Amino acid sequence: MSAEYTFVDVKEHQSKKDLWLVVHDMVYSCGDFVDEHPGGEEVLMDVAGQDATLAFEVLPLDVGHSDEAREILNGLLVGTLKRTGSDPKPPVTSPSSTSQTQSNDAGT
Ligand code: HEM
Repeated sequence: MSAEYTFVDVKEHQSKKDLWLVVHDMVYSCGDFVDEHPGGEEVLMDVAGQDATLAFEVLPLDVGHSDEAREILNGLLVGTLKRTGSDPKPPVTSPSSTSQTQSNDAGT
C-alpha cells in the first residue's frame, strides 16, 4: 500500500484497537499487535497517533529493536507520512549525530 497520510490522519487512530504510529516517516497500524508486543501495550499507547521513531529506535534496552521487530513493523505498514509545514521534523536517530540536540514534541 502506498497511501499518504498527514499527522492529522494519524492522530485519528489513537485507541488500543485502532493504533497508528509513525516510524521514519512511514505509517504503521499496530492495533492487532498491541497485545503481542513484548514491551507491553503501555508504551505503544504512549506513542499512539504520534511519531514513534525515537521510541522504536532508541529506548528499548538503549539499542532499539531487533531485525525481527523490524520485520513485524514492515508487516503493519499502511502508508507514508506526508509532513505539512507545521509538523515536527523527523527525529535524528543516527548514532553518529550525537552532537545534535533537537527537541521533537510531536504531541498536541
Ligand atoms: C509497532 C511497533 C513496534 C514493534 C513491531 C515492536 C516489536 C517488539 C519486539 C518484537 C520486541 C522483542 C525484542 C526485539 O525483538 O527487539 C520488542 C521489545 C520491546 N519493545 Fe517494542 N515494538 C514496537 C514499538 C515499541 C515502542 C514504540 C516502544 C516504546 C519505547 C517499545 C518498547 C519496547 C521495549 C521496552 C521492549 C523490551 C521488552 C523486554 O524485553 O523487556 N516498542 N518490541
